[in-house]
Amino acid sequence: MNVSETYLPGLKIIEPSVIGDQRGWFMETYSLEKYKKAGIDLYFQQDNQSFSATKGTLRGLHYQLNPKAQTKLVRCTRGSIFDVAVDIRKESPTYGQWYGVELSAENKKQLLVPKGFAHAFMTLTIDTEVQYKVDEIYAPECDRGIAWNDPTISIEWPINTEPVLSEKDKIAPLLNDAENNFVFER
Ligand SMILES: Cc1cn([C@H]2C[C@H](O)[C@@H](COP(=O)(O)OP(=O)(O)O[C@H]3O[C@H](C)C(=O)[C@H](O)[C@H]3O)O2)c(=O)[nH]c1=O
Repeated sequence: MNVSETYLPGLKIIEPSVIGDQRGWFMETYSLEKYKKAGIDLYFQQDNQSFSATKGTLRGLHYQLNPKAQTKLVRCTRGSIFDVAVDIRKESPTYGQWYGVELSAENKKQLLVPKGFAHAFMTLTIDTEVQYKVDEIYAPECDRGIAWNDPTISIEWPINTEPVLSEKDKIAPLLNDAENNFVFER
């Protein structure tokens, strides 16, 4: 397993070890002990999975407010996505900065999105499935969004056509206007 840092503190890329043989391959997609040894000491409480039929579907930017802020361990198990995290920790030197990476069933990469980040992905294929672990359960009352096309964040999405969005994501506020902007209390 390989864990690498990104230019946003705490945001990591995990590449599990893949064991191939004449039948195909096997990999451990998560291990409490091995991830703890790699510095990822978390207790995940919920597994999520979403399916998006159309290429160019965009889910997010989403986050949960404290006390239900979530760390997410994201992977794509069918097709491919452009996965994005935005640092929304007000005191962070990288506040408002974004990072994007392609996660796919083929590259098997995982993105660890810490508390204090907003998260979104755009599908790059049809029939895309995303699976992710969260360390806090879903709390609708703490669920918040930021506009996917916020000009102050200026994410360079890989598909320029209008994305397929949920009604909620169509009306998400800008980072500067987001009610209760996430304040990450240590
Ligand atoms: C997140 C969540 C949602 N739901 C229900 C609420 C709605 O009735 C339905 C769809 O929810 P939503 O439109 O928020 O789903 P996505 O647009 O895929 O949002 C998710 O994808 C982006 C990329 C994220 O980072 C978040 O983890 C998450 O918000 O599932 C649940 O029952 N439990 C949950 O944990």
